[in-house]
Amino acid sequence: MGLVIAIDGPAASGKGTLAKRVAKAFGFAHLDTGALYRAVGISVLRAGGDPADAAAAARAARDLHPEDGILADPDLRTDEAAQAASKVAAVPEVRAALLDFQRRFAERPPGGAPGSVLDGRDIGTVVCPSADAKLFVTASVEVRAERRLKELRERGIPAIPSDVLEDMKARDARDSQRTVAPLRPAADAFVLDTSALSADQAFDAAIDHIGSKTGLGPRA
Ligand SMILES: Nc1ncnc2c1ncn2[C@@H]1O[C@H](COP(=O)(O)OP(=O)(O)O)[C@@H](O)[C@H]1O
Ligand SMILES: Nc1ccn([C@@H]2O[C@H](COP(=O)(O)OP(=O)(O)O)[C@@H](O)[C@H]2O)c(=O)n1
Repeated sequence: MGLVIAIDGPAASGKGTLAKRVAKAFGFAHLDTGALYRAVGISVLRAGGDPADAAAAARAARDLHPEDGILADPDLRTDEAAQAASKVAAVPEVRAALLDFQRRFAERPPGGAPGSVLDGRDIGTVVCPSADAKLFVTASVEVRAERRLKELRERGIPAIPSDVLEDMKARDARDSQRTVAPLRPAADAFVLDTSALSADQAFDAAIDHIGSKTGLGPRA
């Protein structure tokens, strides 16, 4: 088992950006676990189903083959996919079906990488509770909605500011209040509030923390 770095946090807090940079700095493999839930949500929608239908969601999760390229599907990035993801993510059978793939990724990172960085909601609490370093990245909901709006516009996806903010609040509530693997920092996580930090500042703080936990330094 290589080194494991867990990065959790609410929507658009910057955990994906951070996870990618941290993985690059250490030569580790990166898994965006949110993409797994988005892929399940999209599969249900494409089959004409309702993401809140537990049986349909569980079936889609069992049939998911993440190696087949679905994680790179641009449709995964839409707000519709995000909402569907947070509905299927509340179904215990869906979480159970996705657990093996995530743990295998951490245990044997692809490409023979010496470690992995997983980002999501429950990496430090459920998927990899013995991760070598845990970060919980957060920011105020207004800052996060602003970031997501900018990102959607840059991708050419039309978005209404008040809708993005409301959708984010709804997803925060669903993710924090579900009974299975709710969004919360692990007891031993380093909480990094990026509301007033640039991506570079957040990266520097993360590297300091990871270094203090693991002795790792970024590759030159
Ligand atoms: N510290 C930061 N300051 C400003 N913008 C950021 C910061 N971190 C990330 N972003 C931007 O915010 C958006 C959401 O970041 P992302 O990493 O996708 O968040 P998450 O994975 O938590 O949903 C992206 O467009 C990203 O470039
Ligand atoms: N480890 C994870 C990752 C995502 N999710 C769910 O999947 C949804 C989409 O996650 P994401 O990380 O792609 O979303 P963003 O933070 O990028 O907006 C979240 O709202 C959660 O409901 C989860 O439950 N557990």
